[in-house]
Amino acid sequence: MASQVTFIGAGNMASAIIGGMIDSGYPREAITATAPHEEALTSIRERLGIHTSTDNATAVASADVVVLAVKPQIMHDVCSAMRDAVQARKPLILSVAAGLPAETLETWLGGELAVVRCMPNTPSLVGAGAAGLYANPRVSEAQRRLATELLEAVGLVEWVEEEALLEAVTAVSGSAPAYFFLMFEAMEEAGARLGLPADTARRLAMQTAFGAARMAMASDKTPGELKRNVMSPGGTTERAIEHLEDAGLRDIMQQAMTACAERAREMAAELGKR
Ligand SMILES: NC(=O)C1=CN([C@@H]2O[C@H](COP(=O)(O)OP(=O)(O)OC[C@H]3O[C@@H](n4cnc5c(N)ncnc54)[C@H](OP(=O)(O)O)[C@@H]3O)[C@@H](O)[C@H]2O)C=CC1
Ligand SMILES: O=C(O)[C@@H]1CCC=N1
Repeated sequence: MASQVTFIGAGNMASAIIGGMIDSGYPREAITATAPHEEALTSIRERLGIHTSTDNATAVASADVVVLAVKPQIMHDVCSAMRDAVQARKPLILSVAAGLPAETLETWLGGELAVVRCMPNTPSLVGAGAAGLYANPRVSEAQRRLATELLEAVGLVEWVEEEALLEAVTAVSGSAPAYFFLMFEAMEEAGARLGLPADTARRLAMQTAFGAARMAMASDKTPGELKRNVMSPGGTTERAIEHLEDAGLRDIMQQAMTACAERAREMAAELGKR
């Protein structure tokens, strides 16, 4: 029988994962989602055909997995209020909340719990996410497989063996959709200055990013080799790449991603203080 999965929170992240689970054949009757107001739940219940509840403690009472999908700022209060119900059942805790350390969540929920912490990203909303997962030592192999199954429903899953590496995951994939969106903005602006209608430039830039990602994922060649294949000697691409290299693009990425990982570390310290 399928594991009973209760989502605490029924917003963007929870709906994305639930939608992906259902699309990949997970039984709807084994899924419950909670939120404070019935109105929001009615729509998700009608759309996805899952169970819903406004009572977190009751919803976790029969859960094998509890997915924490509320905002990090309210997590302390949410965890404290369902602590007894969680301790009575000791389900696997799977948190998608940015920044909150596994040990902090375990403590807020009363201790001695198997906790998987996940750093997802927004393309999960269209089934093309990338997530880094960390398991605390209490997580069993079967629970790891289950967490993998749930997150693979919305994209790629990569496990890290040290929790601190989730800060690097934040820099490489959690925050990274925004780097590409910035690149789209810049390419649209540059394309428009070169005379294209802005929306034409935008569509061309996005399709090219999509194609480049698909091609790189399907190819045995390294990104460097694929890049060189586009660069005819003395041609247009070579000129553009020279500009990007001379302007220090690699250094800029290094600095931006280091700053991102440092901020993830600071946020973990701030959020874990309560
Ligand atoms: N959005 C994203 O792409 C990403 C999100 N995350 C993480 O995912 C988590 C959820 O984010 P996201 O889905 O975007 O947020 P949303 O605001 O979309 O969803 C939060 C959900 O929690 C519900 N909620 C609020 N209070 C309670 C409560 N006391 N008990 C149960 N449910 C409650 C909200 O209900 P209501 O709306 O009625 O208040 C809402 O359904 C966050 O911790 C975030 O850090 C991580 C990476 C990317
Ligand atoms: O910007 C943030 O803090 C969150 C974490 C990863 C993506 N968004």
